[in-house]
Amino acid sequence: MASHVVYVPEGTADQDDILEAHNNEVNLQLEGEILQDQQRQEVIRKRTWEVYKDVWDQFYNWEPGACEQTIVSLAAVSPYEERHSDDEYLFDEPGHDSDISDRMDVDSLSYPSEDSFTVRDFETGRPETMVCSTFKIKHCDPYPRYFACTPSSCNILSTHDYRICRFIPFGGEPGFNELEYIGMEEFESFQWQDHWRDPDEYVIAATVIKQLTEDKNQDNFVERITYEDIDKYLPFTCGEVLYEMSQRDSLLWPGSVTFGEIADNSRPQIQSSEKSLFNQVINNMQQHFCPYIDCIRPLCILHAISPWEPHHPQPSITSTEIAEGVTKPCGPSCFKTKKNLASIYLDQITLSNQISQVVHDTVTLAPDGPSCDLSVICKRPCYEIYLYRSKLFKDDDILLERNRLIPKIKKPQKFVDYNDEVTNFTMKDPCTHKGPCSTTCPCFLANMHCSRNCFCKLSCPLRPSGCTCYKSKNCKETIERKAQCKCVKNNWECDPELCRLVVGVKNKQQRKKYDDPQSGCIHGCANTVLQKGLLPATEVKQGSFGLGVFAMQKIKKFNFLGEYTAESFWRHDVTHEPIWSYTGLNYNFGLNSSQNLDAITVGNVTRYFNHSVTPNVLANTLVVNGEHRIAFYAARDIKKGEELLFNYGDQYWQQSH
Ligand SMILES: C[S@@+](CC[C@H](N)C(=O)[O-])C[C@H]1O[C@@H](n2cnc3c(N)ncnc32)[C@H](O)[C@@H]1O
Repeated sequence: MASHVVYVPEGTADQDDILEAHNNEVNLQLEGEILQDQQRQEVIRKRTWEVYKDVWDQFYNWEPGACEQTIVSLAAVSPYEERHSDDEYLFDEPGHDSDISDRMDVDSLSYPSEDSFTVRDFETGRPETMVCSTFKIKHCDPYPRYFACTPSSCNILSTHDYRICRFIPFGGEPGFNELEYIGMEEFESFQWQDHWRDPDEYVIAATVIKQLTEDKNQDNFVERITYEDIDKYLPFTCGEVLYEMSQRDSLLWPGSVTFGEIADNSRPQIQSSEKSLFNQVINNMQQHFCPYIDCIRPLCILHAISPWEPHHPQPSITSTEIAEGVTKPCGPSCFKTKKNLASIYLDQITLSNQISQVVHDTVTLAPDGPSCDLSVICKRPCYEIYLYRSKLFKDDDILLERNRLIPKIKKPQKFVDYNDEVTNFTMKDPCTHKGPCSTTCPCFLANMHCSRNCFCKLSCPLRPSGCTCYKSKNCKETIERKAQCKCVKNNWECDPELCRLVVGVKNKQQRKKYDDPQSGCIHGCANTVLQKGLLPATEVKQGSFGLGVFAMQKIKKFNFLGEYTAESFWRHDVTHEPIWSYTGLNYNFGLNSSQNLDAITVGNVTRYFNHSVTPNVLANTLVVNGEHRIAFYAARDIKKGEELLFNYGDQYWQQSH
């Protein structure tokens, strides 16, 4: 509420009266506002419970009948139904030799051959015969119990509360001390006692959220029921429901909502002048994906930036520069072939409204995109795209913006996101302010570089300057020069935007010659392997110390072998110690000062690399796009069939044994 300043001349006799009257007025206004808020809250409280009760009733009216129907529809039709009624079987006389093979002639009736079986299509009701192939395999030992791990191509943030025991590994197994496990981990409760929720409850809650946030029948002064309102009055939180819905296929019922529908409501709707459907769809979709460029998973919880506004890119190169970059016309309608392009005015080109909207949307979404490529997306001639782009983004404006003075950062900055600073590293969200980045930027205040995920400009003073290894024209030379590369020295993976190496070899034919997918050396850059994720063939089998990883092909020195992906914990003191001492296996890996990786339940083949003091594998923690990731490389040339081994370090053995 705005405060009022009342000017009362000194020495006025009525000074006290005026002040008192003013205070009364302010108090009255305050009381009015409080009352109005209380009334609003009361309306919301009643409304939320009304809808909750209503949806609950509707769901439980529908459920018994629906379940019954499902069960009936799943029942297989017995081939004997025509010959015998249930009663006939039930009332077989005792001692009567009812030949069971009569009723269960499986081979001749339901199974046309040994290697096939019949399934009934749930939707069409038609039976279908599935043929299965039989493979004879050699004897293989199963994984020990509890050691099947969830495969993952990236780190996953552990969201569970470490004070809650989710399950007891090896529970009931002789030799495993459950009490020690529970005692050492200091759990405060068991998940199955405290936090179990019937999955139907989530379906009901999601429907309630949708109905309430879209409620058209609200009292006028209750503008819109928000997630905060719902959290306050109903026995669930919207965040929890949203998360659960994103993790499972929820039940479809007549009142049901899809995850997409409630997720749409959870994000701020972007106020955009771009009202076209194309733009709206892109905006809505964008908000569900992680803004980290190397991640872009839906509702990512590792990076957990929520909510975030989609990035609206600005042009950074002039149309003249775009033209200079195209050496070969893309076809007869390429702008490069049009000599007198300047005299073709856009207005003379006939575009229907719908098409011009598509061209507009595409050009604004990818302002620096080559016209030749955008023309394929828009299905319009290339010169039209080029002309439209030149008209929309004037070269002079782009140059002006480019030369705009960016605030100088005076304080010498010691960034903590380099590898040798890992002990000080704390993960942070990318800055998302409108910019430009200066001493008030959250990245600067956290002593960290801006990354590509921040969406700031390439000229941002907080972005690291990339390497300039582009002069190195071939793969071999590049790998040899790795030690000289500024990014490599600082344990940064090259940023394709900042490091010129990737575009160093311009000629496509030449690039192909230097590509070596196995070394991750595409277009000459050998320092983007984690981002590219190219792996040699390996297999997991019984090794020298339990399961191990073996090369299935020759691997060259320095080739990328994989990323150590696992569950990521914020606490440094994740122990799982009773499990280590029972199984003798420990998958714990310190990533930096604030994060620990533990591949005990989530990981990939790299979790099976065994230890050796004469390793053929090297591990390196790299900064990729503002976050730490662990990469494995071949320490030397590796022969086909060799086991991959790396040195865990002394600390590992002190910690685990
Ligand atoms: C990251 S796991 C490696 C995969 C493990 N062999 C498996 O079967 O899952 C690390 C564990 O493997 C075992 N291990 C690996 N290298 C070893 C070595 N050189 N000597 C003894 N045990 C080793 C230890 O039990 C260690 O805690």
